[in-house]
This record gives sequence, C-alpha cells and structure tokens, in this order.
Amino acid sequence: MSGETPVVRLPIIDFSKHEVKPGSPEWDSVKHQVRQALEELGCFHFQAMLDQVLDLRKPVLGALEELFHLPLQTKQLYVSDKPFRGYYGVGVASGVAVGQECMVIDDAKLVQNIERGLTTTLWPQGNVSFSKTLVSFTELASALEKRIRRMILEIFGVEKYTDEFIDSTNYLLKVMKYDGSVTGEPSLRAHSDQNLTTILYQNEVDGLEILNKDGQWNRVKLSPNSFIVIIGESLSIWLNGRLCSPYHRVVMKGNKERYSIGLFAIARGGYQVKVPEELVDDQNALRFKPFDYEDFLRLHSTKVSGGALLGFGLKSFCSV
Ligand SMILES: O=C(O)CCC(=O)C(=O)O
Ligand SMILES: [Fe+2]
Repeated sequence: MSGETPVVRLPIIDFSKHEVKPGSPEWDSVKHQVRQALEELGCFHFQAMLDQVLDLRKPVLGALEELFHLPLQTKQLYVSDKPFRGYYGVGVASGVAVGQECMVIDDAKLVQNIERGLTTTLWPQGNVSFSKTLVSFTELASALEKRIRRMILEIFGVEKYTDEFIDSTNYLLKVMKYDGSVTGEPSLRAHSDQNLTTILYQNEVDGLEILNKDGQWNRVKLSPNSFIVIIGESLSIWLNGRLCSPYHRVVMKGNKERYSIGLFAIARGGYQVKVPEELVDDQNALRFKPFDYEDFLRLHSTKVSGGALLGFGLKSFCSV
C-alpha cells in the first residue's frame, strides 16, 4: 500500500536573501507565502542561505554517522536522570519502532549539554569536532526558528509577544537513524509534534510522509539544501486553534540508511502557554486553558521515541 504513496514537493520558501528582514517588502512577501503554506499544510521547506547550509551539510551528516556507528553498549551509556529527556532509544523495547534509533539532547542551546552531557559520555577522551558540529547546527536552526516564529506572530497580529515567547523556549535536539527497510511498516509512527515548532534536516534518503487535508499520505520529496519546518500542537494551541499541526511519519523503502536531525522548540517548564487575548473574540471563543508543558509531560508522555515531542493528547489536556 505504501508503495503507492504519491510523492509531493512542499513549498520551498526562500529566506536566503539578506534583505529578508522584518519590515522589508521581501519580508512581507515571504510572510504571505509562509501563511499560505502553513494554512494549507502546516509545514514547508525553508531555504536558508546556501553557504550556511553547505558549510553544515558534510559535518552534520558525518557526525550522525559517526555517532550511530558507535557500539550499542557505548550509545546506551547516554541516559539522563530526567524523565523523557536526554536519552538513547533503539528498537521497540524503548518504544522506538524497529529500525529507528534516536538520541535526544535537552536544552541544546546550553553548550555543556552537548559537550559534557553527550560527547564526553560517548567519547571520554573528547571529540571536539563532533560537539562543534552539533553546536553549530543548533545555533543555525534555532536562529531560523526564531525568524519563523516572529513571522507567524506577525501574521496573526500578536508580534508584541514575540520576545517573551521566544525567551521561554527550550530547544531540544534529536538525532535519528532509520535502517533501510523491506517491511513497509512505518519506522516512525504517525503522530503530530506536540511542541511549538520543529526544524528538520536530513541526508539524501527520503522517508518522511505527511497526511494532507484529504486524509492522504504524501511522501515528501527531498529538497537537499533546505530545512523542513513543521508546526506543532503547542503553537496551534497558543494561536487558539489557528494553524494545524500535520500528522507525519517515516516509512523507509530502499535499503539505504536515513539520518535526520531535528531541533524542537518547546515551551519551558514554568512558562504558561496561554492564548493571547487578541486571539479571542465573538467569532473565536477561547478553546484552550493555559497550561505548563512540563505538567503535560509528567502526566501524559511516555518515554518513547521522544515522548516529550511526539504523541498525542495535548489538545485534549488543555481544551476548555
Ligand atoms: O526523521 C524525520 O524526518 C522525522 C522525525 C519526526 O517526525 C519526529 O521526531 O518528530
Ligand atoms: Fe515529528
């Protein structure tokens, strides 16, 4: 069945020009494209400046291969004391599908969480280039995420909340490897991301599928020098239900391994995710109660495949 899944191209939105700065005519034109893509699909390809992406491509993909080629016992050393955060998962035993491995780094903007938390655990003698690469990826992807979030808030006329909203973000980094598969079963089950926004980057092997508004799965055609941006449920809730978080999954087809890396923007514990009053009126009744994302995690998530990030239940957790 999955053999017939149609291949689609997501809109590629070009942020690469220097002039795409808030307030410029280019910014307004890009904003219009972002709005269209998000209202239609909840995701798009983000075209960053080519040299930034090209500088990162080889080191990032090299770092992912280096990490996942470590012996299993070494990878399993990476566990954290926090539930849901900072762990290594492989295979069904840890809730990850057969053929997927992942590692999650909590609060990756804190360099020590990469350097000391992850790198030194896996390479006690150190691995400077590995750390540097993940730190650079986190820097670039979080900068892109901030631009997109600012733009989305502007689209809905609530840009005055941008700084406070962005300042309360925890950027969680997740690296993933999917084996080539002959089963046709999803290597990552269908889900919507529960966080605010997700920025994904990957090697040349396709596999991501998105459920469109007609309920049909579409395979996303790779755009090699772009990032994929996906809206998560937390942001949809903050916008009082405006924009939808698309269901997606990963289905592997050939026998080549797929590597991907994602930066997940999450509302920090202690921050109330609360619909701005400007987004509630006679036509748009308040749909969601304020909530703390950490409370949701404690109650609803399981330690599976980034349970902090993907799964279900956030909307019912906080609906009015
Ligand atoms: O590997 C991918 O491309 C998708 C990963 C994903 O959807 C997730 O971790 O939430
Ligand atoms: Fe996801």
